[in-house]
Amino acid sequence: MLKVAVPNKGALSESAAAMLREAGYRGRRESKELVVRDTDHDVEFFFLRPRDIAIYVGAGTLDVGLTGRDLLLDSASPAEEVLALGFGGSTFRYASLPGFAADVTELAGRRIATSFAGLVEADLERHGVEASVVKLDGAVETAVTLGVADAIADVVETGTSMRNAGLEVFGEPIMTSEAVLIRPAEREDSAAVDVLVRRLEGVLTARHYVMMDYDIRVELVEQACALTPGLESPTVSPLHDKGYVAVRSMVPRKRTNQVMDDLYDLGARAILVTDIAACRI
Ligand SMILES: Nc1ncnc2c1ncn2[C@@H]1O[C@H](COP(=O)(O)OP(=O)(O)OP(=O)(O)O)[C@@H](O)[C@H]1O
Ligand SMILES: O=P(O)(O)OC[C@H]1O[C@H](OP(=O)(O)OP(=O)(O)O)[C@H](O)[C@@H]1O
Ligand SMILES: [Mg+2]
Repeated sequence: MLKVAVPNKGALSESAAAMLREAGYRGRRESKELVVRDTDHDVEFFFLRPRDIAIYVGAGTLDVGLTGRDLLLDSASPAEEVLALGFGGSTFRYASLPGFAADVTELAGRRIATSFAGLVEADLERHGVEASVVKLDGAVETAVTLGVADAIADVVETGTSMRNAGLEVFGEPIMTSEAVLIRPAEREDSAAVDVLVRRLEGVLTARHYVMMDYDIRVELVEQACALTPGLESPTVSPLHDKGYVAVRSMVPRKRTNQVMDDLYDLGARAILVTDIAACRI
């Protein structure tokens, strides 16, 4: 049975559960369930703290896990990224009171509070900066106001937590993170892992693309196909009226309205857009 680690709470847990549900797997019936067996698919889901997931997967006791890229790197566990999952996007950044510093080199001899000590220590070493790292569990933004640190390094999504604490980010982002599927380093994937990866890729594709159909005059079909090239090539079907063809193509969801406007200007009509419920590419 394939053993999969899933965040039990925190910023990634709801989106991770939603993605697995969309991929056809059984979810938790209530939030206190720690293990869910999906016997139909021969998969067992272990609901764990997001920070611990890379440890279990790196140790090889679980086959794969969903966690944050930042947590994976912070743990230094022997696990590696298989697939980026397109949610839980954030950057990891230094911040302090306005005007305190312009970049990491100015942190020499200072105290930096964080709950990602591994990431921060590696970044300081990369820049040849000697500073002390104050390890905290969370709500790190308050550390400067309370005087336990001169600066912090933390997850930034909207920037609201930083702003509320009166802090400003400085320097280049230490890293860019999102939720990722991980597996033990240097382990050959099994057929069961391949199926899970294909299912998750199917969810990503279904989320990122829409299906677009339209009718266009035969002499304009090449120009229309250039606007809607699809993943491989659009489907072009004859219509009863020989002067027209019907075209069907996948279009990036974000570009839907722009592509419809461009097609309309070109002369396409009966332009229809539908959601893709599921797919295997
Ligand atoms: N506001 C956010 N937006 C996007 N991703 C976030 C956000 N906060 C945290 N994350 C990501 O979620 C992952 C785990 O963080 P999370 O805050 O859920 O764990 P935690 O701090 O251990 O748990 P908790 O905050 O519930 O105590 C990390 O990969 C982090 O980048
Ligand atoms: O830029 P923002 O949109 O404000 O999001 C970033 C904040 O979200 C997370 O906090 P969380 O709620 O997980 O609390 P924690 O710091 O105690 O983990 C993270 O640690 C930041 O504090
Ligand atoms: Mg948190």
